[in-house]
Amino acid sequence: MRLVLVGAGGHGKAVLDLLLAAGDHEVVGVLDEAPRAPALLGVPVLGGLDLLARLRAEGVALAAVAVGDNAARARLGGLLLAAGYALPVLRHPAALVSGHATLGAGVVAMARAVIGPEARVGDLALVNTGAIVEHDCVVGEAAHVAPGAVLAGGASVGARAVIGAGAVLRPGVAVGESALVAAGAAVAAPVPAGARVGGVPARPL
Ligand SMILES: CC(=O)SCCNC(=O)CCNC(=O)[C@H](O)C(C)(C)COP(=O)(O)OP(=O)(O)OC[C@H]1O[C@@H](n2cnc3c(N)ncnc32)[C@H](O)[C@@H]1OP(=O)(O)O
Repeated sequence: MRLVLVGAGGHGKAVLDLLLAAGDHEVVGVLDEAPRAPALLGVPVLGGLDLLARLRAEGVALAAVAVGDNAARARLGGLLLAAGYALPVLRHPAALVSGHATLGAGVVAMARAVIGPEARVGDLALVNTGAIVEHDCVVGEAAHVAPGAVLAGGASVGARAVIGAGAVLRPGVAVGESALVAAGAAVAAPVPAGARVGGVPARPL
């Protein structure tokens, strides 16, 4: 089915690469309010979000939000749903997703991401390259598990939280909404909503 991609930055490039590798959708173009180039990986950058209504009227029914900032991704996802688009789950062909995991609308699982059985990943969450979301984990809406991060079994990540690259959450530990775990941290204790922690073991930054 035809799909429009929103976001022509670095994350847009990564999501477009996933779409081209998967081959499940025909990408009609990329939208961006401040495009840096006329095309992304050979796909035309058509213009800004004002084109959403026209594309929908032309029968484009699917959209993907490819913006790395969690709050912006959540906002844009709402805007796309309101404009009548559906947000498919996007799985790189080299992602390993359990048939017993639950993925919300617009979830992106990049190459080498692993999502285990009975894990639940909320709408618009991003499980980035090589990240591991083990069995029974919960990843909140529009959260980001960055490249190489590991969520051990039963850990949870609140909505819009960021788990930085290479960080590790111990089994069952909870990270609150909009919290930030720095790259390379080892999280051994719960992280309150909105907190910023880093280091081994992770402490407030
Ligand atoms: C495909 C992709 O690339 S997806 C991108 C994924 N993104 C990430 O994983 C990035 C996660 N971000 C980080 O880890 C960042 O370093 C942050 C958010 C923790 C800090 O960034 P900033 O707010 O810019 O802070 P800044 O770099 O100025 O550092 C502030 C202090 O924190 C320390 N600090 C920075 N990063 C870390 C870290 N990962 N672990 C421990 N301490 C850190 C710095 O050494 C500095 O300490 P000092 O004040 O004693 O000198």
